[in-house]
Amino acid sequence: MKITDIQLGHISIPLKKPFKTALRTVNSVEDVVVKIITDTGHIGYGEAPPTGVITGDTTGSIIGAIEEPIKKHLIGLEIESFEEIMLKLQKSLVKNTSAKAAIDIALYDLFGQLYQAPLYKLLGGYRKEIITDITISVNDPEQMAKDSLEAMNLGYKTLKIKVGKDANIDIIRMKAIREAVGYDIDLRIDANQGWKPKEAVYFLRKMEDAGINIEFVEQPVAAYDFEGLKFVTDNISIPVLADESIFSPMDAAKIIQMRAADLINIKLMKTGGIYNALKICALAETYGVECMIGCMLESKISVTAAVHLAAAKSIITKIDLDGPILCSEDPIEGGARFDEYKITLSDEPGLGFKKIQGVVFK
Ligand SMILES: C[C@H](N)C(=O)N[C@@H](CCC(=O)O)C(=O)O
Ligand SMILES: [Mg+2]
Repeated sequence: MKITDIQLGHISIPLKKPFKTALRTVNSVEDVVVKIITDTGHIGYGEAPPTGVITGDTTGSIIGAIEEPIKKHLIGLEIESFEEIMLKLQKSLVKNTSAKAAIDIALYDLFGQLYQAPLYKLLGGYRKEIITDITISVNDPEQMAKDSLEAMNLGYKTLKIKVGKDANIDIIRMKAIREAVGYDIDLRIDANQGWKPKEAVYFLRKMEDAGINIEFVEQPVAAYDFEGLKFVTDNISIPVLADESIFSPMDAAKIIQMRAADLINIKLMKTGGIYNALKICALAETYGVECMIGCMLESKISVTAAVHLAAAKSIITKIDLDGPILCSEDPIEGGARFDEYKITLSDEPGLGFKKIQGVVFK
């Protein structure tokens, strides 16, 4: 199975509601889609979102990275020589993790098809069904309480609450949400780097004292501020999860060795795909640090790859793969099946895609 061509397309899907975090507001998924074609007629699909505020990647940079260095390094290679392909992909240029992830995902799709097995089984086959949280965008407290109740009524047991815009109001937001949903729902919060270390400790302690009961806090401080992250971890009893601070396996090793966070958020768009995500899983497992798997604003193509990884690995104990659920439509036939919070994999080979509607590949 030899790679003969790599083509690109664009997927555009309006969201059900605007997605709002401390970093940005978005109304639709606007992602680059990758199609890798082989001489056997097999096709692998991947996807990359331009999440510039987190990864630094834009639509233009993703397309440029793939059309120039990546394509040149991969055409003509055999999927059988998987390790060689992965090394060439990762070494074709530095950074550009979203472009690498889209290609890595399409290659793993082909890898599964080559051996006629669903990817999650080839990677470990731990389970075939997982349960995701759903994100509540940062808004005024009344709106967030209403959105949380709506999610609870759809059956979600875990809500990921976006905060980090103004710590004084964040407390009011969290009180309003806890009051609305009661204590049978787990609340995890994501500040998306919005607080300063001392501010984070002050307000998180206030939330603890108010009995809001928070499962964990995600990325309270700036991505680069490992010391600040450690300061928060050392000074509150709520577990701290590192998201934007960890892109590479090296970042993960550093955060773990510093004890700067209690938990790690793996996202394929930060690691550059499954190949490096597996290294983070191995590191985390070695040190007994549980992982969450997350996503950006992604459709079902790349999120299906994340579902396969999560289904394969027991160290991934927390799931934030709500990208496709936030979308108002699903133009992808096949892949993971989303029934609100329940995500199930089929036993189709690779990632199991059948058809991607409305995307023109060139
Ligand atoms: C969509 C997911 N639940 C999420 O919140 N992901 C990110 C932000 C993604 C984005 O801005 O596209 C996160 O910070 O965890
Ligand atoms: Mg996050």
